[in-house]
Amino acid sequence: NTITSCCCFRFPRMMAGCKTFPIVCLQLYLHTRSMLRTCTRMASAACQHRVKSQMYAVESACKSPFYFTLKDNVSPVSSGTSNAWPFLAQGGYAHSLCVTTSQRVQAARLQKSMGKELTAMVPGIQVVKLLSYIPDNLHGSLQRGFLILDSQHHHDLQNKLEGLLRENQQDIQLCTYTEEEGRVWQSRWEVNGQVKEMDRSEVVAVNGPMPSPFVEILRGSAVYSSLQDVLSVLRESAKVIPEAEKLLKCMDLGNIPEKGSHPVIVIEGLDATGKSTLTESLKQHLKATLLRSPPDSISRWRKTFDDETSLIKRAYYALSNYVAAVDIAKASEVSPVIVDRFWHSTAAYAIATEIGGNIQNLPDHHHVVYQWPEDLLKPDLVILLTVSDEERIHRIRKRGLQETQEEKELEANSMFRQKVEEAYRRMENPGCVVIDAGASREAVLKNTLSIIKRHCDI
Ligand SMILES: Nc1ncnc2c1ncn2[C@@H]1O[C@H](COP(=O)(O)OP(=O)(O)OP(=O)(O)O)[C@@H](O)[C@H]1O
Ligand SMILES: Nc1ccn([C@H]2C[C@H](O)[C@@H](COP(=O)(O)O)O2)c(=O)n1
Repeated sequence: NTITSCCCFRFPRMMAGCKTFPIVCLQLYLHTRSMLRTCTRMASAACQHRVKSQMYAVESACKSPFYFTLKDNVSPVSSGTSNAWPFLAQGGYAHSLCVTTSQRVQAARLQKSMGKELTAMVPGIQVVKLLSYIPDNLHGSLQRGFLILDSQHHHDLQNKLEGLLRENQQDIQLCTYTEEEGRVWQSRWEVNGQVKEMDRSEVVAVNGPMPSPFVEILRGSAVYSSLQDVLSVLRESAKVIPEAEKLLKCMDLGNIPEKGSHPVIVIEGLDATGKSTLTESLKQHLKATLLRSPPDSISRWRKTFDDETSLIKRAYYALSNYVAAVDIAKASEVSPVIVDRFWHSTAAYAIATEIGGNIQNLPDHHHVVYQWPEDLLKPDLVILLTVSDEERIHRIRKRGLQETQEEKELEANSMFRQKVEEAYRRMENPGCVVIDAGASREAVLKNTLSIIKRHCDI
């Protein structure tokens, strides 16, 4: 407050007529913002220490997550709690369903199939992602699941959820939330012959931590930081997915491939930004080898992994970069190499898919998920192609997709696309050189060639 009021009242008076006033103000504003962020983090950390037991984080479509805990867990002195429960505002019920099994591949697959089943269970309900965890031991205690919002209180929903609990009683936990005179109660159900209410606790909304648990769990569940992490997930998956076994056999687990003397240039961007067009032209102009990730040798299993849960799907794409790196290393001994998508695609799409809501929920700049894995061949230059949404729509239409279906897709995914592009821009070491690819093919090529000449020995 002191800093803000200083900025608002004292500075204008002191600096009136001074030419550097806007710059001073901007610096002060940025400094204030960073201090406020630090304060919020400290306050959140303090809040976390007060809540020692089960916490729940609910993903929100546009804002940061909503957090709640059992009232008994919150010390009487703690501030930041509230009975306000946005989901039960118009009456109705809410339910939470969490996967309790600790085996990560099995848990991830069960969560995916439950998500599908819940969404189709009763028309009109809303299903949002939920995490249940103990703040002091996030990774050890994490359970993923859903909050099911039933504002119209459908009679058959509770029965269907109980059916789901009966079928998966060892692997899931079901709770129901109701509001009575301004207080919200959680009932926990268990199968004991019949489905019975085991206990009932009051729940309260609390402040959440910064960064959110959705950000904290990205690494290891969707963004991988080493080949070993990827292999470990694929080996576990091989027990239930035969293609994972075949994929593992394609990976040469020898030494990390070393880049040759010629430059390696990666072209990245959202779909229809012109990557294929540009990479083909660069291939001709630079007499380069053109490669892509996933490479042809493993692309036949792509569909299988695309249909899998994030943990497994992203492991496939992460591995595809390590497989492509072997070809890139060899090719760069004889010519420049152009790569159509590589690690930045894998990380940016994974982050944007896993983080709900808007861009503000993305991990902060310099977060570990934006760093290049140490054991993956590093390109000399990464170029990110960007075009406006209108131009992208135009190009996709011209490419021949169904207009209405495509338009719907595009509208629904506007936030997602913004998040992918912002995640690309935050990648580090190497970061992306951004090119406006809205210009003509010739202009984009010319611009790219001049950037390549500036960055690479060509
Ligand atoms: N600079 C440009 N100006 C106008 N049209 C372009 C330009 N570059 C590419 N296009 C056209 O836009 C469409 C998409 O281009 P392209 O297939 O190269 O994109 P992409 O990024 O490789 O897409 P995807 O990732 O979906 O494979 C194609 O029809 C292509 O001919
Ligand atoms: N190295 C790569 C390449 C692709 N992906 C993922 C990211 C998107 O989900 C999808 C886009 O591919 P396209 O439709 O352009 O063929 O594939 C990745 O994660 N890593």
